[in-house]
Amino acid sequence: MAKLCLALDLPSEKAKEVLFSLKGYPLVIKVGYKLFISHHRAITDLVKELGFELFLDLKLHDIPNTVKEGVLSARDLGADYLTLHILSGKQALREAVKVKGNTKLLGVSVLTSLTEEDLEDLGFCSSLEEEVVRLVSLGMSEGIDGVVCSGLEAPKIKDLFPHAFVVVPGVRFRGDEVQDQKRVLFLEDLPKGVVDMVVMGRSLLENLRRIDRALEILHER
Ligand SMILES: O=c1ccn([C@@H]2O[C@H](COP(=O)(O)O)[C@@H](O)[C@H]2O)c(=O)[nH]1
Repeated sequence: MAKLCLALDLPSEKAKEVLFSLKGYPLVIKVGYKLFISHHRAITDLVKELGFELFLDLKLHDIPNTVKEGVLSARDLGADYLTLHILSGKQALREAVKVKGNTKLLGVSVLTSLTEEDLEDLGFCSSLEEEVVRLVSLGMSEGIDGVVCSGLEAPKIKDLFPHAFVVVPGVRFRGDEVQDQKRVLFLEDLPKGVVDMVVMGRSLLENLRRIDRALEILHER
């Protein structure tokens, strides 16, 4: 069964309230810019103390030494998962892998908010799927643990890289607003045996009772 990750993109007081209310749920909690930049250890320690797995979504994108130092700091915080951009390049990925310890490194391929047209604007020449495959191939050959891609590319990625831990954000319940996400997977259409972790933020945060429904759907697969 795929894990369910809650993207805790909330102000700190609300985030703490949500964490306490979800104690005991089998969830991975994703801490991103909104909370981490202002509250760092206060929030990551609480996630761990309450027994959740900690996903630090900092999408490191920098020179090799800076990425390495970032990975070391995330490891000190007890991060179970950490994101970094595969576009940081081979050497940065290599340095990150050397020091990752028990932290799973997840390489971001192409953000789920981007389209083919966006990639063209950025000067990429291949198709979006080709770009995702190329980046994932590079990341996996450098020894990262898994990748972040959309649900549209996930079946291909799992097929080509069966050992990759495949993480899919941009997930909604059928009928929900997709907001700024462009390559969206509806949870009800989740393919079997392809995705290792589903990331959902706003669709769950608008009503926490929807977490039960998400877990039920994941159980059925
Ligand atoms: O390609 C990516 C990488 C990361 N994210 C993050 O996932 C959540 C999605 O939130 P929703 O509210 O469910 O849209 C958010 O924290 C992003 O930073 C992503 O969406 N796409």
